[in-house]
Amino acid sequence: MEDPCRLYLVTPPVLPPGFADHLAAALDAGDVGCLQLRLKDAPRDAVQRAIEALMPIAQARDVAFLLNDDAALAAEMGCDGAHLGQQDGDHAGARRLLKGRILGITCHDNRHLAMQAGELGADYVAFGAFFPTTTKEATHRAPVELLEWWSEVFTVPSVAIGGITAANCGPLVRAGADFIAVVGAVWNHPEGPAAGVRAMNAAIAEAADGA
Ligand SMILES: Cc1ncc(COP(=O)(O)OP(=O)(O)O)c(N)n1
Ligand SMILES: Cc1nc(C(=O)O)sc1CCOP(=O)(O)O
Ligand SMILES: [Mg+2]
Repeated sequence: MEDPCRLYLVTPPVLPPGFADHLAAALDAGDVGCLQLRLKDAPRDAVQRAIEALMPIAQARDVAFLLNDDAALAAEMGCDGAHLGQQDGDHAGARRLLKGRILGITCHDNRHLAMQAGELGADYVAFGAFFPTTTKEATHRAPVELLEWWSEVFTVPSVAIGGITAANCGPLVRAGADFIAVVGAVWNHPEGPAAGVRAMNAAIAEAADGA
């Protein structure tokens, strides 16, 4: 049997007060495979403090803790890995630095970038944005067929990201995404992040049942 599709949680770009408690509640609400700390534009010491505060919360719950953008800091701080975009430095160097840890690489909507990432030993390839998102200015739009093609041809796991909610994730799960990555669907859920995790888990499970 194939591994089930799982939720991949990305932090808000700026952490609100009391975020550690919200994170614990979210992770206690259901299944989360991975947490990515994504603090855009925060100074290095603020990112270090956030890692120290949040990584134990994730790791205590067996949730892999990845750092966005900075493979060297991820290795130095003992994170479980890093997520790098196409502009985030030397991927091959990062692969060496993160030996035994997780390396994920953004591939937008591009088959060639994904095959390159797979060849250099990425642990997952990320495709997106699948839907309009207000979390960041996404300049690429990925089609669902990309996930189908990738999962039929390659064994490296895929992550789908960008504007994904409980209401629209079904086709991505059925197309073979291994992880569904979200920011807003959890952190902006009207009933709070725990409800957001529950809603995403239920939608992923329902789609997987119908796959
Ligand atoms: C899981 C996941 N996929 C894609 C991205 C985007 O990475 P990148 O293109 O480097 O953009 P920023 O996140 O750095 O703005 C991601 N972070 N996580
Ligand atoms: C961080 C990120 N990367 C994207 C990409 O397309 O590579 S879209 C995105 C934002 C995801 O946030 P939300 O779930 O709120 O849409
Ligand atoms: Mg980046």
